[in-house]
Amino acid sequence: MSTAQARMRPEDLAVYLVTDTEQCGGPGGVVETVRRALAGGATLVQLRDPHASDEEFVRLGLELADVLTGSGVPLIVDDRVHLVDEIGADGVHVGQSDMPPAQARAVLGPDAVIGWSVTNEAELDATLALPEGTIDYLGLGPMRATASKPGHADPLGMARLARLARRSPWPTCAIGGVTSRDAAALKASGVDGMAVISAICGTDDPEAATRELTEAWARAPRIANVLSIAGSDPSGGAGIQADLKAFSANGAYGMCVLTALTAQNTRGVSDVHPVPLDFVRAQLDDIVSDVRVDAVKIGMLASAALADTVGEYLAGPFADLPVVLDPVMVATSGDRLLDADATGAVRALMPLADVITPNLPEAAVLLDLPEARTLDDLRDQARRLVAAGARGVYVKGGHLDAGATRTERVSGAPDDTHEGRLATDVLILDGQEHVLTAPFIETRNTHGTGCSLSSALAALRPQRTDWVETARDAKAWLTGAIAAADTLQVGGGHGPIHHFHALWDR
Ligand SMILES: Nc1ncnc2c1ncn2[C@@H]1O[C@H](COP(=O)(O)OP(=O)(O)OP(=O)(O)O)[C@@H](O)[C@H]1O
Ligand SMILES: Cc1ncc(CO)c(N)n1
Ligand SMILES: [Mg+2]
Repeated sequence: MSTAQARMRPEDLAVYLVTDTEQCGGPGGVVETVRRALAGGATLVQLRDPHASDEEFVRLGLELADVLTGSGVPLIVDDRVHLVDEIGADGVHVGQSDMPPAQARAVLGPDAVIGWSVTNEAELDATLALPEGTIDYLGLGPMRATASKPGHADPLGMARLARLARRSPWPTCAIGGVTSRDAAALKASGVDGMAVISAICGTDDPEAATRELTEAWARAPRIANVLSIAGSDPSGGAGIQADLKAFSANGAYGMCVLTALTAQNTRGVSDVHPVPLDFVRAQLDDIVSDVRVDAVKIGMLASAALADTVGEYLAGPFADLPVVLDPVMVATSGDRLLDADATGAVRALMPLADVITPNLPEAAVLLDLPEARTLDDLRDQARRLVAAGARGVYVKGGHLDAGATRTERVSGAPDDTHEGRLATDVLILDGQEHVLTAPFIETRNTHGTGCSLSSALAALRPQRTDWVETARDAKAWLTGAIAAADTLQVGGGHGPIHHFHALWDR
């Protein structure tokens, strides 16, 4: 169907109010809520009341149709295909256990809007096999577990939601526990809008709540602009080259400000040429004066003076952005990338970042302690870094050989379990510890794993609802990139990982 004759425009799904009679305090409350949501900019309204009789449903539907007349906002009814015409609604939303969409189309004819709920890949596959023109939009969910659908466990999360949206030829909206704080992640995931119940019906001021949703949606970028402030690796596996690849592989637009040139390859670093401070400033100022930045990753800082300079920007123009600080000190090859007297300056940046991502040697240097040898050491050092002022800490256990050989649930493993050595990282956020594991991959090609992980974190954060989900998805991606590293043939030392493992079809 061409867009010209589309029955549902993607922009109409932006802020989709689904009513809940109980939460609105009765039918009168529903009508008033819809009136005020309309004033707040709601773009679509669905009457949902699974408990009402048909008579009550029609009465309420007619009132809502009256409220919406002339507003340009369509009215959809939940489930009750047989009442669409009587109410004068624009269409119906059916779920997997309601009337099948093809039957609804046969009943309603070619002009009605039909929305259809899809909760997983298999349901989307089945939907794609429907005759063309059967349905008009998809409701994808649940994004998270909610009270209105208690039986509906297994929330989708952003990564699976994004995959469904990408595969859908129809406009899509996300549903299930959606709030205005999710707007940015949802818009970046590729859905066309947010369907909400509690976020409007469960509030004292539905107009303000709706306005908050519409403004958050309008403000949110479709594609995040992510900035790396880091050094160059001419062999392409680490530094800004890795960062730009990791940004691109994880769906963000990448930018970079160079702090240092290195002469290095997969065998080692032969020279470092720091960029003059004024020129680092010039690069940063040109970004800040022109481009909206949605997240920042910091890598090699080379010197104390450079760290101080970057700190000014973190405290200034980047103060409200997600910031990942990779406290780069030593390359995989063992060569120094940070002056010996600059540790204090990097420490001083810790409170300005949301998450710092030291490897074991870096955590030890930051804490002035011996290097962690066990998982318990690692957890202890992560806690100490928080005590030392870091807001969030992600300690990478890639260098940890704790002989952790056991069966465990693992993010990124095909069957979600794994027997054998694990690559274990520890994340501490808001006082909560999360242990992230993935299968340990036997390969020499791990040059730039740390750069790539911190960049994936920065790229994914604007596309996810919190840091924990971000970290899980970044680690899963990184594990795939390490697993595919041996398909590249770059250099005779520690070769790079395969950033585009999921995109290049071989
Ligand atoms: N062989 C491996 N198999 C699976 N995961 C690994 C492997 N090596 C490292 N990792 C993971 O990669 C991430 C980066 O860890 P690592 O400790 O290697 O960082 P790094 O030393 O900063 O890397 P670099 O400085 O080379 O960029 C962590 O999530 C770690 O668990
Ligand atoms: C430029 C640069 N930054 C970071 C690393 C860390 O591996 C590296 N090897 N080179
Ligand atoms: Mg590193």
